[in-house]
Amino acid sequence: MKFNKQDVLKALEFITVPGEGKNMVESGAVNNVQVFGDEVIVDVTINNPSLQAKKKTEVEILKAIHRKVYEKAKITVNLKVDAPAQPKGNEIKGKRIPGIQNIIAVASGKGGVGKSTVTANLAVTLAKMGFKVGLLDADIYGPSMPLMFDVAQERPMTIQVEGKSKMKPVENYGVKMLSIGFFTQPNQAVIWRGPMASKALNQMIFDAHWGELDFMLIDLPPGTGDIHLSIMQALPITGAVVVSTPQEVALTDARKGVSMFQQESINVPVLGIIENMAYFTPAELPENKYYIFGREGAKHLAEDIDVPFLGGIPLVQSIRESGDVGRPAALQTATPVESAFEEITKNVVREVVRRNTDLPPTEAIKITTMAGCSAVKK
Ligand SMILES: Nc1ncnc2c1ncn2[C@@H]1O[C@H](COP(=O)(O)OP(=O)(O)OP(=O)(O)O)[C@@H](O)[C@H]1O
Repeated sequence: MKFNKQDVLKALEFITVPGEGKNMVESGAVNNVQVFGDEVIVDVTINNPSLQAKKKTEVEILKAIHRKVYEKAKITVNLKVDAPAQPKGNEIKGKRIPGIQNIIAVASGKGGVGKSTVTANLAVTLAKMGFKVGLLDADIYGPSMPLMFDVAQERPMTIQVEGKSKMKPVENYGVKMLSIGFFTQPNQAVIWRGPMASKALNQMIFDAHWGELDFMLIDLPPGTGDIHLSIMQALPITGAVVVSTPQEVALTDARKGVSMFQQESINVPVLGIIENMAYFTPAELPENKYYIFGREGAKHLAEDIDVPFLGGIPLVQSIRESGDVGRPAALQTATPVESAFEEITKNVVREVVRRNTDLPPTEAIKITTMAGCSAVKK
């Protein structure tokens, strides 16, 4: 079988580079291709230093050449990693909150994809697993946690801790909670809520008595705005989880959400992506799955940008109903919804453990240049 360098390059054009939307040849990742008879040598450089990314690249190159050029070609892949240098100079040590082991930010690019619902259910599932859990509702546009936890009428009390006045989080279903909703009026304009939110957030973080927590979950507002920066400046976030529905408009925004965390000047590890409203199954036809918002879009996005896929949650009437009556659906026992949330929660915990083993503690970010801001507005 006769083939040449051009045939190999054409085959490599079918491989996309995660996160760049370009193919491997176009992006300049392929440095050199040499062909000697049925032997092919490919020199390639990638940015991602993880073992998974290296393996994936190698396998994709072998597959592409075997499928599109010659199935018996003997291929050698010489892989070089050119990881971007770690940001320096614009980070400070985060003010660790004593007693809080892990802080997980839950974000979504687009609004209404079920970020708060997923956060509430993650929190109660973690509590059911025996973890000590706190929940900070930072969604200034629509703080929904007080309703979802049936504590809308309550207000945090002030207690004395070691001679200082501290706010005591409200507690239900084994989850300690503070919400921006406790401090703002529902009909108050968002423009006023912004500055109040930053102040209130600081108080909810540092002037509250959270006690010992294994996990603090933060329900962020949708999008990639100033409030996200305020939180990342104030807290050493362990990692971020991004929630998306499988539909194209939500995925585009989820991609922006992930890249906000991965910006050099922000650098918060992304623990993974959760696909909400993944499919609908009518109770009377339990074997049928209808992919109303598209099929596995968030899963494919996770693969494309090389972040873990944490699992899918179906579109289920009881999830909406339980949210509305203030009792998260994952509290039901022996239901498919409970199992789906258990699966996802286990994956989140696994990724937190992996992250804590592989990486140094995240430092809170001090934005000393506008780099962070332009990053967010991209
Ligand atoms: N898997 C699901 N099945 C059925 N209903 C759901 C599901 N997930 C979320 N919902 C419903 O969709 C609506 C929006 O959800 P939610 O408020 O959690 O979204 P959000 O992304 O937090 O929105 P926001 O833009 O306010 O941050 C709610 O009525 C919620 O009950």
